[in-house]
Amino acid sequence: MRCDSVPLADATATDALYMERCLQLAEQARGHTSPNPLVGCVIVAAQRIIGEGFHPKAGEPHAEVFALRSVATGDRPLLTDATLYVNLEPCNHYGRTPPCTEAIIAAGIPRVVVGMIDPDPRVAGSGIERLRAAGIAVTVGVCEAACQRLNEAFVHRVRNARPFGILKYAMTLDGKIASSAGHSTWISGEAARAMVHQLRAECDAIIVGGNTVRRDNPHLTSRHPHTPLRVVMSRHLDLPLDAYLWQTDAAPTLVVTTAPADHPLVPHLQACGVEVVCRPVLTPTTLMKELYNRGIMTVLWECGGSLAAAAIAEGMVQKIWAFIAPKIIGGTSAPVPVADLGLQKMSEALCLEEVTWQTVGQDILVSGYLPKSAAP
Ligand SMILES: Nc1nc(O)c(N)c(N[C@@H]2O[C@H](COP(=O)(O)O)[C@@H](O)[C@H]2O)n1
Ligand SMILES: [Zn+2]
Repeated sequence: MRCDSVPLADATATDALYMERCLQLAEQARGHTSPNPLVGCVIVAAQRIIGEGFHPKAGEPHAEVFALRSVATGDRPLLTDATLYVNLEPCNHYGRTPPCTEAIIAAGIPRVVVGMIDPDPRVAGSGIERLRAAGIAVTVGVCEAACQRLNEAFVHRVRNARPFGILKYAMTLDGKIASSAGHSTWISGEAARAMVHQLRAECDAIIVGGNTVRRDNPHLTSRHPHTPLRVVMSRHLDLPLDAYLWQTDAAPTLVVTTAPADHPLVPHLQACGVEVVCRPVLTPTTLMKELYNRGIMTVLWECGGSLAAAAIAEGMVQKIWAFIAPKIIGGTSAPVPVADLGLQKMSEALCLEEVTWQTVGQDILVSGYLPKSAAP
């Protein structure tokens, strides 16, 4: 990860390099920390790294504690002349773990370099204040943009009390996600599919609608060790008895519905190990709230066009991953990735921000962020 840091008056020439190492360390836990952030920490003294660590999982010690623990006994006297680098402000509260500020102060570290302020209201600048009150020199904002980007899902979840939503789809060059007959395997090539499996491993949940289960009968698994929760949003519970989702226990599965709890499919799904939740109202917003309450941080929408349009309209999608395959299927009734958004003029189109594109095998991946103003 490269970070182009804005020059700061109190930063040294090497601060950005060590912050980049923090980002690399933090990245190792991607997909495993929810609802906690990705955090890496490096301790430097005598122009060398004497300790480093990252936060592996919620409930485990924070990155700073792992880094402090990793300092060899022979290097411990160097701590009183060391700089501690961390991409997120050290915490200052008793959560699942004690405050890192106390551990840093107790170690006698004289300087701390922080990538970004923690948006968690339990911290929100108080960690930096506590360190400064203890006489520690604190530099804030080294590689800030890269630090914010690394924890975009954590920041979004804390600020908005809902998970970060990514809409992923694969479409043909003429903008179709299936043929008019509903056939959709495979639009993109193997390289793109491998990338999707990686993306799934980095998310906490994948959402599909009942239509996708009926038409595509997906597995929604990942080739990687971490497999996200598979979530089916089905108002009427008109789902097939023999869908792959309930036949394999490769990943936990949750069905959320407005059907009554005594619907005949409920005991069948439960016998297959599927959790069924019946709610009076079911929209992308209520579902995301439900997932937020379960500690979920990043959600992948792998749904059809109608649900995608509803999720976008309700502000439940922040980022788009669109794979475009160099194929043409045609067909006026062939489904499209996003159904009606009620927009009439091209000037009303949602223009993605920070757009990037890359070739993936024979396909092109275009990704970007929906404008924040698009959310209600
Ligand atoms: N600076 C820092 N380093 C880490 O490694 C972290 N995991 C955090 N997390 C902050 O603390 C909150 C979680 O606290 P518990 O793990 O429950 O004790 C999290 O919301 C962040 O604010 N910070
Ligand atoms: Zn902490």
